[in-house]
Amino acid sequence: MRKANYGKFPSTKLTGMLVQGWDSIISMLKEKMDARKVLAVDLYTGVYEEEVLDAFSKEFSGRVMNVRDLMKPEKEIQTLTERFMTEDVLFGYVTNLKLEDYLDADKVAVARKQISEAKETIVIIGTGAAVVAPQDAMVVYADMARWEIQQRFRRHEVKALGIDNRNDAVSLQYKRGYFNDWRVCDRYKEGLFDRVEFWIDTHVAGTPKMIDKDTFFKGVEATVNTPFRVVPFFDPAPWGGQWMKEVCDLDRERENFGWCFDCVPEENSLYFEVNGVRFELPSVDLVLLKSKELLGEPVEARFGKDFPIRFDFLDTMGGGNLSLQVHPTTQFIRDSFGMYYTQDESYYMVDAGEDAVVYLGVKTGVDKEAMIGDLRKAQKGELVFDAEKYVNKIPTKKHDHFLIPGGTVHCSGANSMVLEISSTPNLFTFKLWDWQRLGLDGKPRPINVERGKCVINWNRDTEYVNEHLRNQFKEVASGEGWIEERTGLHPNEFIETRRHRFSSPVLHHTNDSVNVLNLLEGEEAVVESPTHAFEPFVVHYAETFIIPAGVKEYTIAPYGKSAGKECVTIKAYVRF
Ligand SMILES: O=P(O)(O)OC[C@H]1O[C@@H](O)[C@@H](O)[C@@H](O)[C@@H]1O
Repeated sequence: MRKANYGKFPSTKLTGMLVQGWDSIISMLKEKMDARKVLAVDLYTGVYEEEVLDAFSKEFSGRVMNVRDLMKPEKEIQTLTERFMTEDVLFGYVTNLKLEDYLDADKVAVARKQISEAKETIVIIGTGAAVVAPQDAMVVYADMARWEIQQRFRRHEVKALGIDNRNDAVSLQYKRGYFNDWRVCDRYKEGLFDRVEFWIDTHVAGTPKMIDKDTFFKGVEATVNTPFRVVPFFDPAPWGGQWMKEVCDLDRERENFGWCFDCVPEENSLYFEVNGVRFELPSVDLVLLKSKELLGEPVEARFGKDFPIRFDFLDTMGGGNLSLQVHPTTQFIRDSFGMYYTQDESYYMVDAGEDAVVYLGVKTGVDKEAMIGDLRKAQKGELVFDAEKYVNKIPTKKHDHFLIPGGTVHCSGANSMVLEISSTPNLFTFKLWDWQRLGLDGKPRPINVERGKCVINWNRDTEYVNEHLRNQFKEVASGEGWIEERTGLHPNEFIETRRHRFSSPVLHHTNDSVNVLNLLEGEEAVVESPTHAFEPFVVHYAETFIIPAGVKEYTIAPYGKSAGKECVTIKAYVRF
């Protein structure tokens, strides 16, 4: 059996300033404040606020202000955010609120007066601390990746921005984060990058680490000028499988793993390994700070500071079918949820069992009303939906690639290992039928037949699927020891995908777009700069890696155990 070599802890290595533990952090801050009187400890939502408040209260007893106490009453904040939260259990509407909208002007005025009259150091802690503090205050920031926040939601541990919603269902906490709080916090953080003098990592409770501004920016520069990987995260699913346990060397005791997110920069982390110590930060910081260099100018012009390409794994080996589902069209996602681009997808089969299938598109001539009628009845438990009567069930094998533009009914079946190469949104799944199965919480998962009905494209039928959505491979270039094929995506989708089979080095160009790749065959490959602009970067089987647009030229060659053997990569970039 092959030994797993998948790297779970990729990092950017650098030297710089790093201290660990609250005592060392606080004594360093005291020293660096010099004569300044105010310390603002700003927090991303999801940080364990009590831990930070306790740590600073020990040293600055009676002189710590909590920003939560300066916010509007919870009821008012509920009203303020109501139209973005909506009544739906899963979906809200993208907020346009700013952090300042949360603060109570009178309370802030009183606090500022207290601060200006204080004789001793005052410490302001919480999201918005830097707004309350005077301009000459020392600002430090405790950041938090969305993936870790989601873990804390599941344990009902952290409050939302301005309200205590810890007892809410996890999906509601997530909804508030996704549609409101994270957007408010990202916008606010963007304005603080220049002001923050120290960054604190509190991703692991009780073991805080702090780096200074120079080290932070050194890490950011180092990462954006070289191939890099974000920190992958793995999650169980009702349909989850067993493949990743072996290939990615995961906890064998867990029942299954369904998901691996290994390129969703808005949710993943980055590791800076500073003097050998791992410092964690949200990878979205890189997107916010270096959008042009990372995404490429034309991509940034279209998507702003949004990283538009998502790679993730869906493992159903020994598991079940995903829900039969459909994703919204652009107009629908815009009108209903305020998202400006939609969840277009594709499934690349990294591996497939003998009986693997993909459900894709409706059968030609299908009776729409009958299908929707049956889905409605199935939702009420009145019948078992006969998917094969209405939807194409396509046998699949390793290295097939299916294109799934919004509006196409689809799902991967059991015993498949899918690499999803998709646009970034990933929440907007309208489940039509969930095979009489319960979610991980033991409850039926929300079904959205009525929304699905509005977006299903009935022209995506058997012929259409065969002609346009299934294995659209076309050789586009070749050379000594390599072949390049175009594999998609569909013209409605903005992502282009290219597969390379190679036993010798292949020269790639980023062509002004971020490139995202995965090593689909081969134990190891090395990414190098023809001009030695970055250090050789070794990738392993099944790892996803990102090449910033600014890198421009790079080569990929079989390496180590794979030297001289054929390797396969798939590459995605924005088409324009
Ligand atoms: O929604 P379930 O059944 O968990 O399916 C898993 C996932 O399938 C993929 O194709 C994506 O569309 C995801 O957004 C979706 O959530």
